[in-house]
Amino acid sequence: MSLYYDAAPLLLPNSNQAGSLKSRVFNSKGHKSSPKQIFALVSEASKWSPVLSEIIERSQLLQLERKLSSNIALLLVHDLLFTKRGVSAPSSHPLRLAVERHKARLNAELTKARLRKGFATIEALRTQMNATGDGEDQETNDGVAGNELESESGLGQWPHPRWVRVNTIKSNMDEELRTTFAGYKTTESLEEILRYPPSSAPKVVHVDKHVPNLLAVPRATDLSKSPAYLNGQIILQDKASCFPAYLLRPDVEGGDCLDACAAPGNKTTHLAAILHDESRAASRPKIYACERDKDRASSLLTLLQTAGAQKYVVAKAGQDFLRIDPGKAPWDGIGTLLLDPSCSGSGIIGRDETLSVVLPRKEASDPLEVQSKKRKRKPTRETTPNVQRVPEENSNIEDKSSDQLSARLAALSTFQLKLLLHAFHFPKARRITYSTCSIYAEENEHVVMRALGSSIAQERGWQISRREEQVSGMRAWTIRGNADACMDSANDKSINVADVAEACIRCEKGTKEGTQGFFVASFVRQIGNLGTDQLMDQEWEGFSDSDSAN
Ligand SMILES: C[S@@+](CC[C@H](N)C(=O)[O-])C[C@H]1O[C@@H](n2cnc3c(N)ncnc32)[C@H](O)[C@@H]1O
Repeated sequence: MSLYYDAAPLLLPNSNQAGSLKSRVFNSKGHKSSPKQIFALVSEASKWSPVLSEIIERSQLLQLERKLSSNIALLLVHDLLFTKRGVSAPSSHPLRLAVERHKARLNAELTKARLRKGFATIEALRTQMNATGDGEDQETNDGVAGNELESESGLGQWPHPRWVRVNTIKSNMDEELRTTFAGYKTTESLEEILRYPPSSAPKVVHVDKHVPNLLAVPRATDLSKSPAYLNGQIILQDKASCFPAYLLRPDVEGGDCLDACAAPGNKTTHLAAILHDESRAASRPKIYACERDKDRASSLLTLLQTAGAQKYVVAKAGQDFLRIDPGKAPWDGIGTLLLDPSCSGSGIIGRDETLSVVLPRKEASDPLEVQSKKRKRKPTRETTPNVQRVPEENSNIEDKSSDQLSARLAALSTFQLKLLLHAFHFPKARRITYSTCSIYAEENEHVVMRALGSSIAQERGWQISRREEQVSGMRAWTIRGNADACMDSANDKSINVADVAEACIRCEKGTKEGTQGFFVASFVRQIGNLGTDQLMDQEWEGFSDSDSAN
């Protein structure tokens, strides 16, 4: 039982203030269990905490077993449901018995939670929860640097490299390998980079195989004082975050480009670099970069300046994308749009360092569904959250109860869909990418499916850009969208769900791909079919209810 007593305090709110999970576990002298076991259990239980909390709340476990605290219950139920060995405590331990007597009910709630989320199998749900492989294809710590960790449930976690995008407006790959990375050994294997312990920064560099002008070095490599970083020749940008601009392919003939939600501007500067590489001619399309938040827009302006991208980009500080009239100049000339709206940020790697946990509440989540014969409690629910409220940027979505999380995801996806449907209105637009750094299907596949089924998509001929139509590096990327999640939100029979899932691109955090959790999909249309003039004559009249409800 000591494993659970060691792990439980690490799940409590504010425990992050004492440093990252890794440092708290591995630097503490007071634990009885092995740090590796504690770390694995806390990481896994926190990853699954939105689902586990839902299960615990709906089963009324905390009302029925008063001795259980919410953090201990989360850990015990995790092991009971998700590990082969079950709860690691003597079989007569009262807390072990307290969860085991509800095993059937907890399993039934797990099945219900899975079905509510639209997953046919627990494996599909596991993918959604950003599991990192089944452990069989990962080596154990034997004989290697020992910085990947496996839990008893067979899930593991790979460390994250430092990704570096060479900014081709100011430099190129050969020049950077010759100067900034002089003396570095080039390795074909990204895994070699990942295997170095977090504290060691040997001079090794890996050139990425998917995104041009991208390389990886060990995490501990400090480039922040290097001349190349200070001059904007290199930009520290996660691999996944480079996918949208690369996938969008802004081109010289394709009209102007609009980055709808631009700050702090990593993707805007990437778009500028791609257009810079495309043509050095004077007649280069413009990039418009909108940022609603004026404070965040100032970081956009700084990055544009540092990266030398200001000559390509017209920054619109304080511009709300939704207030743009697509039919009016200069917006009527937009041919490609990059849409990277506010999201839950649940895929961001730093969130692991400061643990995000959803703890179950003592009150039952839905008293009508939980018909306990032993104790019937009066509903103690607060009023339903206002799901229409547009979410704030950067708030930590996972510091919420499971119901709050669902409500927040619903609000986010409504907002994200609204932005995407607005993008569909631009009369000359031919390509759009939609991306989030979220792991949740609600913000990803569900938004894509609802957008494809919308009336504006059908009127304007918007379709998903199929895998075989994508740029080579994105075609080659093997982690694709979740077909169950696409099926879950399919309301238009004419859409081929399998094609859409295959077209969507996902990145998982903690895998040996070395990325953060991320999602991107691209949409295309042939505007010749309908005729640009005809489209431009159609005035945009704002959103109808059916647009956003679709
Ligand atoms: C995920 S961040 C974008 C990150 C950026 N694409 C990058 O790669 O650096 C989302 C941004 O969208 C902005 N935003 C949210 N709603 C917006 C809107 N309606 N119009 C314009 N910007 C918006 C937020 O203020 C935030 O800065």
